[in-house]
Amino acid sequence: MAASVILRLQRVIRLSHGDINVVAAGVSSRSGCCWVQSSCRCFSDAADDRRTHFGFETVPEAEKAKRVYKVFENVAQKYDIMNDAMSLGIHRLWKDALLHAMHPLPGARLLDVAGGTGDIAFRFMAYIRSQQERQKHRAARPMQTSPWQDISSSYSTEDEGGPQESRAVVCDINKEMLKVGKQKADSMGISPGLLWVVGDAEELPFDDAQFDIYTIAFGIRNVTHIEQALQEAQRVLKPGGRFMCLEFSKVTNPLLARLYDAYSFQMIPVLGEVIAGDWKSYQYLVESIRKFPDQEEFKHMIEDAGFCCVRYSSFTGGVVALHSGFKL
Ligand SMILES: COc1cc(O)cc(C/C=C(\C)CC/C=C(\C)CC/C=C(\C)CC/C=C(\C)CC/C=C(\C)CC/C=C(\C)CC/C=C(\C)CC/C=C(\C)CC/C=C(\C)CCC=C(C)C)c1O
Ligand SMILES: C[S@@+](CC[C@H](N)C(=O)[O-])C[C@H]1O[C@@H](n2cnc3c(N)ncnc32)[C@H](O)[C@@H]1O
Repeated sequence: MAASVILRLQRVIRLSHGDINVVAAGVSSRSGCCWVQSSCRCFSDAADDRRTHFGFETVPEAEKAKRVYKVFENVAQKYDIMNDAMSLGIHRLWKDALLHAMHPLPGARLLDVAGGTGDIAFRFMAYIRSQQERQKHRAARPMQTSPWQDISSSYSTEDEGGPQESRAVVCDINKEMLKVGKQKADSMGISPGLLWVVGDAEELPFDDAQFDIYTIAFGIRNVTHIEQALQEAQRVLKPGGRFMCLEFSKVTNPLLARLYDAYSFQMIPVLGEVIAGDWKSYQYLVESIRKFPDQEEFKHMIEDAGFCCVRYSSFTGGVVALHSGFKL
């Protein structure tokens, strides 16, 4: 709540007074009032000054988003095949594990940010369909139902006007990635229920409290202001909604870490060059992984954004971690 108020305040001030920089803001726990501490530094100057990382390079903040855009514009057509090649298909298991942990029920609304070519949204819709099939099978066995099943089905919305509709919105800053995803969905005949939206994780084009689940898979590492993206996740989730993030993390076993480094730095850019004709984008991939916070640090960032019950599971020795939390 406080975080979302602060974000909105910052946005309003940025829009109406381009020359004020909010350096601190908060909400008083007693009065519920917002406070803002500002400095009169020019915004455009500040943006030029601030620097961040793009892989192992240091670049002005404003440049990072542009360079990330170019990376995914360049790799969009070869993105899916590269993932299978680089991970020997293992990325599919990580994504399946995300859906398994999510266990969405029919009617759930998903926002998949940095959704790219749609892998998470496709799995979400398939999972929902399998749940609906299961429900139908149960309903088709009236003789075998117990009294409590009869009672529960009398409360189900399916009896009141068709099955609850699940929707998945795939939101990504890069229209080339979305284009590939949409073409895939059309060719597989799974487009109904899917919406493709161009949007920035740091400033989502959605109203408050719209979604039951927010996912971001292998996306947050590329965002310039991760804290801002986390606050946007808070804002668009309904109270009780769930945040889930799949991202590269830290391999703790020193021997595995050495093998992992060797594979990452010696093989991934080579595969990038051979398959996608793009060494640099895949060098950025492995470098950006090294710059991303480890499991514990990222957990704290999610908590700082206001999520509760934050936890994580590491996969494949820590190559990847799944973090999740709830909006109260
Ligand atoms: C531009 O930005 C991007 C572009 C993209 O296409 C994708 C992303 C985002 C990423 C995803 C959506 C996920 C899918 C992509 C990946 C997993 C690629 C990233 C790869 C790494 C960070 C490297 C580590 C990958 C894994 C541990 C996954 C499992 C892969 C393997 C087991 C393959 C190993 C290959 C072989 C054994 C074949 C032979 C290889 C050689 C002769 C080279 C030398 C081999 C070694 C040194 C041994 C390999 C050992 C390991 C990989 C260590 C395993 C470590 C542990 C289990 C902890 C994007 O942002
Ligand atoms: C590695 S891909 C992940 C795609 C998909 N989630 C998956 O798991 O295969 C990263 C995606 O993040 C997107 N992205 C990067 N910065 C973004 C931002 N600020 N807002 C939204 N999407 C962003 C890129 O365009 C790209 O499609």
